[in-house]
Amino acid sequence: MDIRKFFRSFTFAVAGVKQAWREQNFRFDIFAALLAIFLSIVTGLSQMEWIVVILLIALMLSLEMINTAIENVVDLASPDIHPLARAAKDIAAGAVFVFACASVIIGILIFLPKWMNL
Ligand SMILES: Nc1ncnc2c1ncn2[C@@H]1O[C@H](COP(=O)(O)OP(=O)(O)OP(=O)(O)O)[C@@H](O)[C@H]1O
Repeated sequence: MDIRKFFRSFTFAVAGVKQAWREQNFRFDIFAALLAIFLSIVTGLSQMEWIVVILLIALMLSLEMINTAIENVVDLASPDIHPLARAAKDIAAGAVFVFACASVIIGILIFLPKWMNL
């Protein structure tokens, strides 16, 4: 295994996360993730619930970054207005929306019963 190549890929990946930080939506997701972690600590979750929360956060952030990557590629490939460019961007945004809705529902299923029992 080429360690130097592996390290270079790692640096590119970190640069990608820094690039995503410039997007307002990504910063909002980070804020929401920190809030979810704070609520998880305060509420007291089981190991399995923590695994679910961490998975949801990681998937949400990853999906947001993929959405941004798709937006950038679409802007590069189609700087002019095009129905396919619109469809690509709207579908990518729709994927983020679907996952965000599912995350909220799962969050409610985890937290609400615990808060009701307080
Ligand atoms: N080249 C294009 N052709 C047709 N419609 C487009 C094009 N670019 C953007 N759109 C439409 O405008 C919407 C917003 O696009 P935009 O690139 O501004 O993304 P955004 O959701 O505002 O993300 P961000 O603010 O992170 O850049 C898209 O979802 C799409 O419907």
